[in-house]
Order: sequence, then structure tokens, then C-alpha cells
Amino acid sequence: MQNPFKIHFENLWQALHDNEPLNSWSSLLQPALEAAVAAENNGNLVRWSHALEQIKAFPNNANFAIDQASVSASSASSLSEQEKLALTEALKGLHPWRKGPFDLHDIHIDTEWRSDWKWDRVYPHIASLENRTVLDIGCGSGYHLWRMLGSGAKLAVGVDPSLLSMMQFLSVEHFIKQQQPAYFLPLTLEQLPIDKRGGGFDSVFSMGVLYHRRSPIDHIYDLKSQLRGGGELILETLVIPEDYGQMLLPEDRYAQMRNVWFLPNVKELQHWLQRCGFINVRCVDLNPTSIDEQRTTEWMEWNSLESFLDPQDHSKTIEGYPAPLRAVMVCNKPQ
Ligand SMILES: Nc1ncnc2c1ncn2[C@@H]1O[C@H](C[S@+](CC[C@H]([NH3+])C(=O)[O-])CC(=O)[O-])[C@@H](O)[C@H]1O
Repeated sequence: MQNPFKIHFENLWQALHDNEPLNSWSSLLQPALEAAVAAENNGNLVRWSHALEQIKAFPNNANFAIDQASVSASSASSLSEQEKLALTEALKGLHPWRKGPFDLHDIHIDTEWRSDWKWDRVYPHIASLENRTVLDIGCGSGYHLWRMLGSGAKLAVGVDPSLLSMMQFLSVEHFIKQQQPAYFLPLTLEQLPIDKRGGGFDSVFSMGVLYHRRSPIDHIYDLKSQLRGGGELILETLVIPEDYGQMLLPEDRYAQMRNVWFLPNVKELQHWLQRCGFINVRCVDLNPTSIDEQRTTEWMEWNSLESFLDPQDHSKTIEGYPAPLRAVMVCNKPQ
């Protein structure tokens, strides 16, 4: 099978060519990337690659726009109704679409999450991204990578081990006429090289990942090692209300998710970040996730948040824990 990622990675290595210490990533990451995209390591890859090929058969002469409400690509010569149906079907070959929304050739990909709402909560509180090199750990479909470019970042690198997310990213990328400096590495944070001289990024985002990690402190240290001195970390994660206690380690599932580990309260999370050596640690937003923000749609047909909450009392999960509450923390690595 033809490797659909090859050109994408080559473009990334080219973009990192003059960027110390990131210019060593091309050689250091090659074996991990080859393993990550090997068909024998992922039973779904052939099916998804087929969907991506179908998507790529549609014209990519679109104008790309990133604005407040959407990430969209549309061309002057619009698709016929029949072509639109065929493209919709091809895009649905990459179900479930969780993070978005996107508008491609007037097709509205109404994803499970309103990731734009998260961006609206984060963006007003962070250092300007103008001309910055940005890393987004656990980037999902890459929705926020586009928003980061739209906010002036000169390079946005997303890292997420989900190959389905990468296929979705490459689908959106296809419809953009001009090469944009957004890239996707199908890896985990832990697989990224650590350079003793310090990291190569001005801003590092980790949104929706910390609670999935069994070792949250290691995750914070790993994020720190990717930042240059003085750089900014933006950490968004599930927390518990102060009056529920210091921290929750769910007995088993949390809101039906199997892979949820540590949910601290904001004070505790602040302490973790300070203990890992971050300065200017502050919580800039605290928001209960609503069933309007995370819901079942035509593009994510499975159960969503409403089914994971106590049907009588939406302030609790179905397991009786406090319902999802998300904190956005912002802090700096010392110079
Ligand atoms: N170790 C890891 N390294 C990198 N990625 C990881 C790791 N572990 C899990 N992931 C990835 O982190 C993403 C978390 S989703 C947040 C998306 C976006 N950021 C959002 O804020 O909307 C939220 C959720 O699924 O609960 C998934 O795509 C995982 O594959």
C-alpha cells in the first residue's frame, strides 16, 4: 500500500530544517513514524486510506478560511449536489468525527465536540501566537492547529497517536490550496526526542490529555521539556470542584471512559505545575462541559455526554462522580 503520509512528513522535515533543536527530529523520529503508519500495526489503516484516497479525488482548489466560527474550505466553482453527496459519504468513511467543526465545500462536519467553544475559552488568556512555533499534544483531528495558524503561529505541530485523527487532519489539509505550516505526527508525547539544551517550542498545548495519563507528573515534565526557556504551557484538563476533595482517582470508569486516572482540584493542579518548576501558574477558565458542547451528531453517531451523566441529575456522572468540569491553566517555563 502506498504510504499516504510520506509527503506530509517530508514537508515537516523541510519546515524544521533551520530550527534548532527540532531539525534533528527527521532522523530521530523516522523509525517510530514508520512503525506508527505500518498497515500491519493497525487493522483499520487500509480502510481509512481508501476513504482518504476517495476524498483526495475531489478538487483542492478551495479558498481556505479560518475565522471565529469555523475552519472552512470552499471553492468558487462549487460541487454539484451529486458530488457533494459522494464527498459526504467519503468523509463519513472516517467516522467518528469528534473534534471540529469543519466546513468543506459547503459540507458542514458537525463533530461531536464544539472544539471552537474550547478555543474561545482558551485564546483570550494566552500569549499572542503571532510568529510563534507551537506544539499541540493530543491534537485530535487537528482542529486547534488550524485555529493556531489563524492566530498567527508560524508553525503548528500536532502530536496524537490516533491514526484516524491523522486521516481526518489530512482530509482537511487536502482542501487547502496552499501549503500551510500545520503538521501532524501520529505519535505520543513520550516518543518525542528530548534535547538537553531545551525544547524548541514557544507555546505548548496539552488539552484533554492529562486525565488519560497514568503518570500526570511525568506528562507535565515531558511538556516542559518541549518548551524553550520563557515559553508558555497551556494545560486544559478535567478537574473536580474544590469541595469534593483534593483529587479523584475513579474506582473504574469516569463518565463511561475507561482510561481516566487523576482528576485534581484546581489548587492541587496548580501545585503539580509549580512542583514541576513552572512559574506564573494561573487558572484562567473553569467550565462545566455542557451537553450542547459534546453531543451525538450525524458525524459521531455513538453515545455522547448526555448518556454518560446521571439522567436525574446532570451535575453527576452516571457513576455518581462530579460531572465533567474543565480547567484551563496557563504558566511559563523559567528562562
Ligand atoms: N500520550 C499521549 N500523547 C499524545 N496524545 C495523546 C496521548 N494520550 C492520548 N492522546 C490523545 O489525546 C487526545 C485527547 S482528546 C483532546 C483533543 C483536543 N486536544 C481537544 O482538547 O479538543 C480528549 C479526549 O479524548 O478525552 C486523543 O486524541 C488521544 O489520542
